[in-house]
Amino acid sequence: MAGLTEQYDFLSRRCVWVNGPIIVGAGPSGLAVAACLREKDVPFVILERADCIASLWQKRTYDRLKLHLPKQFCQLPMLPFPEDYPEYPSRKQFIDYLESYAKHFKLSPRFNQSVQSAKYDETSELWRVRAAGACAEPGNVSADVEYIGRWLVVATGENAEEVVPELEGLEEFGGDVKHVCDYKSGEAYRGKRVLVVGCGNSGMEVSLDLCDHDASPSMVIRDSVHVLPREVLGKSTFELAILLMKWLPLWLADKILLVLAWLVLGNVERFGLRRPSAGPLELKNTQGKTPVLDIGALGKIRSGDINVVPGIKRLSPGKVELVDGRLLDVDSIILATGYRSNVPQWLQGCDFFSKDGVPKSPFPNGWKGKSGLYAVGFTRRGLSGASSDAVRTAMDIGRLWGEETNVAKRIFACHRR
Ligand SMILES: Cc1cc2nc3c(=O)[nH]c(=O)nc-3n(C[C@H](O)[C@H](O)[C@H](O)COP(=O)(O)OP(=O)(O)OC[C@H]3O[C@@H](n4cnc5c(N)ncnc54)[C@H](O)[C@@H]3O)c2cc1C
Ligand SMILES: NC(=O)C1=CN([C@@H]2O[C@H](COP(=O)(O)OP(=O)(O)OC[C@H]3O[C@@H](n4cnc5c(N)ncnc54)[C@H](OP(=O)(O)O)[C@@H]3O)[C@@H](O)[C@H]2O)C=CC1
Ligand SMILES: O=C(O)C(=O)Cc1c[nH]c2ccccc12
Repeated sequence: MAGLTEQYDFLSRRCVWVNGPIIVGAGPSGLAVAACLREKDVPFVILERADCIASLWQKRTYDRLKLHLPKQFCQLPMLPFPEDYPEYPSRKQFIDYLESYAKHFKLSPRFNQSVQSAKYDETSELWRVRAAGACAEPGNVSADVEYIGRWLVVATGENAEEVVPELEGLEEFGGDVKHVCDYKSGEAYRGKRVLVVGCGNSGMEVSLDLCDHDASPSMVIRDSVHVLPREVLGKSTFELAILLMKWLPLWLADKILLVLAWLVLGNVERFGLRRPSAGPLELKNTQGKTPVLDIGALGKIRSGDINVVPGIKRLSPGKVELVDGRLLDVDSIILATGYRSNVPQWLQGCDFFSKDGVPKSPFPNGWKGKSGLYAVGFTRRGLSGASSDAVRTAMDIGRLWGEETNVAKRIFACHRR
């Protein structure tokens, strides 16, 4: 039940009428909403710029990555993880799960379809979504395709593009510089002095991985950071946080988490890990900053294997000058400086998303816009937030779809009489 009709316009561009929602992105969010729509017999199309599902997980994450939240918070709707999966599935296990999820619900995204623009046409009350193919087709036909449909589901994620900061002197540095999305393992860095810029979950784990491969990482903490233990007395800190937030005001939940963190980790400030004045949950809610869940980097900071350094002033050939005036010799730089949404680059004429590419309405109201627009996976609540958006979105579209098909059935019945 593809629900697609293809035609060519006068510029030989392919136009595809989609009888159902157009979903942009085949990551966990796009797959989850598609699976929920499949259950309701609503046809759809999924457009994906890469040549595979879950491209963030398959192509832009490092080898040793594991989910950092327990598995029950990371599974998608209607199909749990296999029972023999560990509490924190590996990257490979998560990808296998997503592949089997797509297979189970018979989801076949259109790959190599990078959405360049999407616009609501007030006159026809339809979305026009233009996608560029990866390669031009033989003959005169343009590789661009225009998809036209009643509903648009944005599922391109909070991590669609890497953030690359402007660092003075970067061109003169001369050594190898890459974003963490291109980092696979510390193997390539054996014996090297590596500057890791950023101290989020990526910066911490990459620094740990570098230590495990006999490299010498220096990790830049330009400001402050909340590090929490991944577990407290065998219970996941994330689960504990959810429990606390259910019964207590946010500030109190934060206070309790910080006391527990202090009991498990001790005073981390003496190692250069200054805590922000706002609590970890408050910061996650207001700025989307995920606290670091420690899986071993802290031990390496304590032992001095990871050298914590302040902000960067400028780079010069083979060297970095820090804001405190120190000069370090460095062979390579890894930018663990975060990610951003790309929605502002392609979604036009709509004020539902902020300039940062996330819905302006906070959770749980950011999933539905006007004129058949939906956003799945922009809650700053990881995979569990994506699942909750997917279920709501599919319910809503399923209801509208049901109403439309009922009208069509009545017209058909009336015509036959
Ligand atoms: C290293 C890392 C580890 C993480 N670990 C966890 C974790 O343990 N637990 C957790 O809950 N969350 C985690 N997250 C958060 C992460 O956002 C989710 O795991 C999840 O990947 C979100 O799914 P998504 O489908 O919304 O976005 P994505 O996985 O980013 O998928 C979006 C898809 O859209 C495609 N796309 C983007 N732009 C376009 C376009 N213009 N046209 C067509 N296709 C497009 C992309 O190619 C991609 O395949 C992690 C994130 C990172 C970066
Ligand atoms: N499952 C897992 O184990 C993992 C999960 N993740 C998730 O992926 C998402 C992205 O994480 P991550 O890649 O760490 O990105 P984050 O956005 O969480 O962190 C970016 C870091 O880069 C720093 N930074 C940015 N620009 C500069 C600069 N110019 N100079 C110095 N520092 C800079 C930020 O500092 P500042 O705070 O001062 O802005 C911050 O410490 C998060 O949600 C995270 O939880 C990531 C890795 C592993
Ligand atoms: O891993 C991520 O990026 C997430 O967003 C998961 C997440 C949601 N809320 C949190 C609070 C603490 C640590 C991780 C998360």
